[in-house]
Amino acid sequence: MRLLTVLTRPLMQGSKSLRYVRHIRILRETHVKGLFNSSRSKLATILKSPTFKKSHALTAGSATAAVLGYSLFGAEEQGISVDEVMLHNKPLDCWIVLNGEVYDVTAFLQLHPGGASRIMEVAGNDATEKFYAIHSDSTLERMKSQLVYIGKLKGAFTKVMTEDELRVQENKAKLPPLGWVYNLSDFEGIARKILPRCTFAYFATGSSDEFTIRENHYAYSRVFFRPIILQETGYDVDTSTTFLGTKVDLPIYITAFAGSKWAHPMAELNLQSAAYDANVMQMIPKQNSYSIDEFFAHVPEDQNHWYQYHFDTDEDIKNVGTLIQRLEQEPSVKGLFFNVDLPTIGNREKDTRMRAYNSAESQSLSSIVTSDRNYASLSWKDIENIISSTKLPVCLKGVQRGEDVVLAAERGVKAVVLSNHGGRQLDFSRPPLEVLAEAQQMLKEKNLDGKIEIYLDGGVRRGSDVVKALCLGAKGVGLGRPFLYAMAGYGEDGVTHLLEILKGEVVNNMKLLGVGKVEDLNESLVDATNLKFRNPRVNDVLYDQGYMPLKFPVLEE
Ligand code: HEM
Ligand SMILES: Cc1cc2nc3c(=O)[nH]c(=O)nc-3n(C[C@H](O)[C@H](O)[C@H](O)COP(=O)(O)O)c2cc1C
Repeated sequence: MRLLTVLTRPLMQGSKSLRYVRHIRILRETHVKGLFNSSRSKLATILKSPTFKKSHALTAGSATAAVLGYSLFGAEEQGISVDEVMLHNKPLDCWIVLNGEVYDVTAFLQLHPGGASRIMEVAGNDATEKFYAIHSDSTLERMKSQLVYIGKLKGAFTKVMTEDELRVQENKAKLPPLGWVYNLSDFEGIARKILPRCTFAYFATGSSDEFTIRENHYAYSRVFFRPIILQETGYDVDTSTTFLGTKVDLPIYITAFAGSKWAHPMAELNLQSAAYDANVMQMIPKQNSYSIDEFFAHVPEDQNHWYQYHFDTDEDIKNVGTLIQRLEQEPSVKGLFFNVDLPTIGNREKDTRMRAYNSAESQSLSSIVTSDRNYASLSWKDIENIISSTKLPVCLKGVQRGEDVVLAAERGVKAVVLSNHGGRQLDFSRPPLEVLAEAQQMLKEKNLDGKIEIYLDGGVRRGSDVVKALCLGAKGVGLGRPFLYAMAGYGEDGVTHLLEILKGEVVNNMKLLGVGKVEDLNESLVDATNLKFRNPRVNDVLYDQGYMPLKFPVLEE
């Protein structure tokens, strides 16, 4: 990745040119091939070793004692055997191998931002493949001080292909051509077949009984259009608009999500490149597969980005100035979006259960699997401090009631995203489309409409959903999972195809509605009388087929 960064940086200085975009693609392809080749020779992981016996496991062992023990036996020189590593597979005694080096991560387990259970999946094992499948190349170097180095691995773990990996390999060989993908749900259907089960469950999961994730989508089916006739709008529908003063060619944006690298090795760079070509806003996630420096080395000056950030700890709140100063140096960054929906993590049962099935040890670790991870305690005062510290527009992601939109507008917040994190946080949070109607009403009552821009995300799968949200007063609409699914199958081409489908649908809907410009979309064009009537549930054929139902535990064999 570093090589790629150095090679492409000079190309990024100039303005948009097809020549350099193509050049970057070639470099990226070369890089991906190299990545796969080196992975094949380097990575060796055994998930279910026949030699593994639970009785071998040490019950406890402090990292210091372990280091001492190994230096006494001279293991540093000779290396640590695979059998030895496999003994340290418990929460209180956990070793993993990364790039042929053995680390004691017992103390780090509870500090891991991705939760202890993720590391327990590879406890006593070679974690290299799983580690680089999600983390940036620089993560290990940055975090090394928090791990205890034990020594070099002697020998290698044997790679055994699981039944799921075989399924994925077979299905990938049968990937349909992009031309067969007509809508966003098609991408989801394909992704389900070609992603490892755990990855798909991580993307698809909502929280608890998943009422919110389903309602996010169904809310759109409770709003119907009221087309206007004989408008002489012509056929040149203009889908461009402005987001916080920045011109974009579509009223949608790619929202922020973790896990892109699980979908595709080029991860967020697929999104960045396709978004640039289509002049669509991309919200860069804090949980980026690339460090800030790595990512922005690929970004042309005339691209448009928002940056999403959540505070893991109170310390992060104190240090936010450093982050802001860094982001202010990037001409593409046009807004900062801070999460206000993460006091703790939602109960993402579908994801947790799927991972538990894939990790023999985690089945007995309920307290660790059901993570009780708390984030920083953020307040309105912190938001006000941030606003006064930067010229960039400060915005909130994860607002869920009209009253809070009013408070945000009164405090100088420039935009809010009405969002329940795609149904991954509090189950029974209301669909953002409902909150939008409420917020608009409350802002009007306080004469604050126009003081703040309202965006929303969650469940948007059709151009008609976008148009409905805009009619009800949203400035723009974010999509998450569809981008993950599109890049899982087809990388950057999938993302581009997705944007083309959405644009086509928005244009088609606007023409049929009798509207030629985004700013002419308004409340009179929809019938939202039933928006709040959540029952009876509609029958949405494509969505219902894509939805991954919740399951009971399977019986032990
Ligand atoms: C010693 C090894 C590890 C270290 C030092 C580490 C470090 C980190 C750090 C710093 C983050 C925050 C995001 C970032 O800056 O990249 C993170 C997030 C994450 N890690 Fe790890 N990690 C390790 C092992 C693993 C393994 C083996 C897995 C999976 C099998 C994993 C899965 C994740 C996930 C899923 C997240 C995202 C969490 C979220 O979405 O909130 N990590 N890790
Ligand atoms: C796999 C996944 C990871 C996500 N990670 C983040 C994140 O790190 N930060 C964040 O603010 N939102 C995150 N989100 C929420 C999205 O930003 C967005 O609110 C949600 O995906 C919208 O719903 P949709 O997927 O139905 O479009 C994540 C969503 C998914 C599906």
